[in-house]
Parts: sequence; structure tokens; C-alpha cells
Amino acid sequence: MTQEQVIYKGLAGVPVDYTAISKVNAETNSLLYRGYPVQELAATCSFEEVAWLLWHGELPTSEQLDGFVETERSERVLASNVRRAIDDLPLTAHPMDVCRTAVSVIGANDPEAEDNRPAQNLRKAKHLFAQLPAIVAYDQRRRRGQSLVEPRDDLDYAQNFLWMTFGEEAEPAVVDAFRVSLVLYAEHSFNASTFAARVIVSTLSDIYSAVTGAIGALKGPLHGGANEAVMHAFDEIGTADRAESWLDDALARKAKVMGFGHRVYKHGDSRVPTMRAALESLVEHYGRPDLLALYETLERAMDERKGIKPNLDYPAGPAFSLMGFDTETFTPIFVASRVVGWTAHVMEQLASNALIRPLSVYNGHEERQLPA
Ligand SMILES: CC(=O)SCCNC(=O)CCNC(=O)[C@H](O)C(C)(C)COP(=O)(O)OP(=O)(O)OC[C@H]1O[C@@H](n2cnc3c(N)ncnc32)[C@H](O)[C@@H]1OP(=O)(O)O
Ligand SMILES: O=C([O-])CC(=O)C(=O)O
Repeated sequence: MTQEQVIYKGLAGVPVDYTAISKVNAETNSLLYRGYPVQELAATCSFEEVAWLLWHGELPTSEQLDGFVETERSERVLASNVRRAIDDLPLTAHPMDVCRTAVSVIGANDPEAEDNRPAQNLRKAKHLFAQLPAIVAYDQRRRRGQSLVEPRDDLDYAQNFLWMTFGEEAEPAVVDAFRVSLVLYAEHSFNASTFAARVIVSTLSDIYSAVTGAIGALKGPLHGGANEAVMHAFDEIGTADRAESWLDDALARKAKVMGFGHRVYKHGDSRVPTMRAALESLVEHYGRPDLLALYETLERAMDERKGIKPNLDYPAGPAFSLMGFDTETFTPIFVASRVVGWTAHVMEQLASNALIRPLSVYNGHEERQLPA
């Protein structure tokens, strides 16, 4: 292979563009959103403030926040054809497929979908932000044979998301853990789904197509689908005393243990301590020390055997489970949060666009003749 033909499989370690949205620093194990440490944002900000920061580059003034909150609350109701599209999907469809389809319908409803001017895309990003909780919540309810719960405009984003899902006001400890998870999931530089969104819009396609494609990329268990897979593993293991033998068996089969490892962080995910603290507060709230024991035993065993640390999906899975979400709803919650990062990246890509089209090195047949 010549020098020019080096292959960067999976683009591992290859910087492909600049971004001013977030900085993932594997050396210092830190994550900054627009310069602010994510842990500090998670401790002090509402999800609405963090979304504004990621889109606009600065935290909102109180006037800007009031305006945004008012718009967000006024756009929470699903259009009738979005609701019908959801109703028409079989219950065998994965909730991520439902999410993807609903976003696609929202895009098709927008007569200005193809207008890529920044103000239009910002409007669309905020609309998707307001709509996604209604999609995720309604889909979980219909699977349980429950009817739609209308949004409440006296509740903030996190409170209303839980209200629409469960039909009752969540307790402050639960709302807070949920808000923290949303803040932590919102953005993470050029991860696979964000990159997929940037590839799509680099063709000058539209923001809805980019988000629809990003949902498809997030679904896989090597990316967002891992939070769901973590819970399936916990269910399979059952109790902490079974964790080590379960892990030994998984590793002997060369299976990937979901919720562990990361392409960029090799010494632990910057977001895990904050999400783990949120999980601990839920464990205390619901009186489920058994779940934390399982969490800790598997984490310790994985570290001892492979030296591989958990990623954000590891504490998020059991946290969403304690909150009462169905396991298949976990990755759609990730969508509702990450839509902020995706749309911020779409706008950044368009502001200095270059078509994303790498090269491949052909290793198939040399030219040959068709059989006579
Ligand atoms: C929010 C997020 O999206 S975070 C990521 C969520 N995904 C997961 O939790 C899925 C499980 N994890 C993984 O599959 C991987 O760690 C990835 C895909 C996240 C990162 O993968 P890469 O950077 O490509 O690392 P790669 O897969 O090459 O792993 C390097 C080595 O560690 C091992 N390894 C990495 N993660 C794991 C894991 N979770 N379980 C078992 N072994 C692992 C690999 O088998 C490989 O070993 P080898 O060198 O002996 O072959
Ligand atoms: O950065 C990545 O590759 C995956 C990840 O943690 C995320 O998208 O939050």
C-alpha cells in the first residue's frame, strides 16, 4: 500500500473539521459546551438554557429565555397527521423507528423545509425541540394501551416531558435527575449521529432530513442504542452476585459489553460521574440499593478484566428505568436531548459548508470481460 493509500478505518483519530460547539478532551477527561464545563451546566442550568447556549453560543438573557420558553411551550402539541402517523405504526416497530418517522412527517409538514437560511433553521430546531417529548411520551403510552396526555404550559421542559409520559407530576428528585440526563446527552462533537447529520446537510439537503438520518445512526447499539442494551444486560444478570460470571461468559464469547468503552475517551467518560450521582439520588429516592450493587459490581469487574470504563449510557440506562420509562424508550429520550446538538451542528456545517465526500481505495476485481 502506498503512502497515499493509508486507510483510516472508522475515521478513528482523524479530525475532519472545526467545531465551536463542544470540546471533548480525552486527556483532561472534560467536556465543554461553548466553553462551559458540562458538569457546571448540569448543576445550575435548565435544559432550555443549555439548548439556547448550544444553538446561540451564549447563555440566554432572562428576556431571551422567557421568549424561548413561551415559544417552546406553545409548540408542544403534535399536528394531527403526526399523531396519525404514529398511530398507524405497528407496536412491533421500535420506538426509534417511530421517532424517525414522526420527525420525517414534521419535516414534510413544513412548507419552508428547504429554506436553509440560519433564522429558518433555528426556528425549525426549536420546533423539533418542542415536539420530541410529545412524540416519545405518546409512543410509550400507546404501547401501554394508554391515551395521549396533553402538554401543560405551566411546566418546564423536563417536568412536562415526565407529565406527558406518566400522566402525573413527577417528584422534584426525579425531575432533577431527568434534567441532568438531558443536559449531559445534548452534545458531543463529531459522534456518529452528529457526523451523519453533517454529511446529510453538506449536500445542501434540509435540517429535517439531517435529523431523520441522525436518528437512524443513533439507534445502533454501538452508539445511542447502548443505553437500552445496558438495561437488557441488567435484566439478564438479575442480581449483583451473578454479574461476574455473566461478564466472564460475555467476554469469553468476545461480546461487546454495552455501556462500556468509547472511541474518544479511553480513561472514562467525562459525563459519567455526574450521571452516576443522578442515578444514586434515584436509587435513594426509590429505595433500590440492589440496582446500584449490580451497577458497581459489573463496573468493577469490567475494570479488573479489561480496564474499560463505563460511558454515559451505563448510568443513564438504569436511571431511566428507575424513572419508569420502558427500556425501548431510552434511546428516544437521547434523541429528544441530542436534537439540540444535531441542529447546532447542521447550522455550523451550513455556515461554512464543504460537501463531505471522502475517498475509498478499490480492492475489488481488476477490470475484466463479461462472459460471452
Ligand atoms: C453515548 C455513546 O454513544 S457512548 C458509546 C456507546 N456504545 C457502547 O457502549 C457499545 C459498547 N462499546 C463499544 O462497542 C466500543 O467501546 C465503542 C464502539 C464505543 C468504541 O469502539 P472503538 O473505539 O472502535 O474501540 P474498539 O472497538 O476498537 O475496542 C478496542 C478494544 O477494546 C475492546 N472493547 C472496547 N469496548 C468494549 C466493550 N464494551 N466490551 C468489550 N470489549 C470492548 C475491543 O474488543 C477491542 O479489543 P481488542 O483490541 O482486543 O480487539
Ligand atoms: O462521542 C461519541 O462517539 C459517542 C458519545 O459519547 C455521544 O455521542 O454522546
